[in-house]
Amino acid sequence: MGVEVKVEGLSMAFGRQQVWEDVSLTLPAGEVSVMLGPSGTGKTVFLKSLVGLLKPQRGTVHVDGCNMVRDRERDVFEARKMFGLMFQDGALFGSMTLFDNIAFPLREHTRKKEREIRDIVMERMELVGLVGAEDKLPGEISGGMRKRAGLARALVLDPQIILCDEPDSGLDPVRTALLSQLLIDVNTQIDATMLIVTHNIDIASTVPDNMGMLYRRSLVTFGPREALLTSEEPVVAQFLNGSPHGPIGMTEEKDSATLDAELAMGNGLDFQTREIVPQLEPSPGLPPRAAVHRRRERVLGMLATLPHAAREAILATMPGHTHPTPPPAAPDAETLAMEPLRVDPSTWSPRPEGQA
Ligand SMILES: Nc1ncnc2c1ncn2[C@@H]1O[C@H](COP(=O)(O)OP(=O)(O)OP(=O)(O)O)[C@@H](O)[C@H]1O
Repeated sequence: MGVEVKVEGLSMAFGRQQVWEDVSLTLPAGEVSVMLGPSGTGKTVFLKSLVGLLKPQRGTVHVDGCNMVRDRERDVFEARKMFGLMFQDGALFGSMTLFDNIAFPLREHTRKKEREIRDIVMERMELVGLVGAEDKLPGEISGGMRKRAGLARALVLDPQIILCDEPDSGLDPVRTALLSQLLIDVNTQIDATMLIVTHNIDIASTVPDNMGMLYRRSLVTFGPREALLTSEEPVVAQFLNGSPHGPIGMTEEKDSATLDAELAMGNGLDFQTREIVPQLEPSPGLPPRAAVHRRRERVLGMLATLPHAAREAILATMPGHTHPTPPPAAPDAETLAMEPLRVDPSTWSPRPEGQA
């Protein structure tokens, strides 16, 4: 199973440019999370900080006992072997065949024999649907195939954590949908902790267990997917609706005068509530995702802390749940304990509040 990534109080600046400040979140072990955010808000910088390639000035990133920000480089190098990285452009070597590209981390970081390397590479190529393309050069294949090759390469060292930076960039909608399914299938098969940076609303609404958003130098929110998908936070709602009206502008954030003028002209924040589409299931023939059961228990434990709409959306996905008459507000922990969750108690046993 994947390992948890715990980020606390992380702040990063380049000279006088503050990228983000005081970011705290936990990527739950084995679950899939997505980080959203307008361009330039520091999502790639965040991924690089998790893996210790960039060193934020303040805060910690704990992965299996290692602080990726402050520990000795030798220890960080070792801990980095738990990660598989999939970059925006696939980051393949143009002069190497796909086979050699995917084999590269094994030849670089292990002493495995070529026969063993061949077995691993072919297994990963099969997982991402690239069998038959071993001898192709990256320049001879489509963008979607390059992405899948990048993912196969990220998987060869059996990572416990997979970080994907805009895996959908440059893909058409059909290939984006296929990639979404592939990400869920990979999670099903290796149960790794995954963080996907994307602008793609379809991926955001169908793939992750959890979602967060970076904006204006901070983490606006991070939590169960239902919390973001039902959020009334203007910046989140604007982003999810892909609307030009709202706080996000072409220069990342509009000044407040522009926003006030827009509101005065009637371009209000009248976002439609997005219908929550079900999360993708593993492809036929695969077992259920182990993360789903763990996540449900975890989310039930934090239910009292979530807004009403998010609670309702979460409960609606649970077996045994009968649709309740809406309570006036999110109940406190005591109320929750008395009249718990309207789920079949033989199926779920909620944890005490705050327990992850
Ligand atoms: N090595 C670096 N040195 C100086 N500034 C940097 C460095 N890397 C990133 N930046 C700056 O940090 C900010 C955030 O960049 P980043 O690439 O993380 O944004 P992003 O949210 O991933 O954007 P996009 O969605 O467009 O890919 C940008 O202003 C960028 O210029």
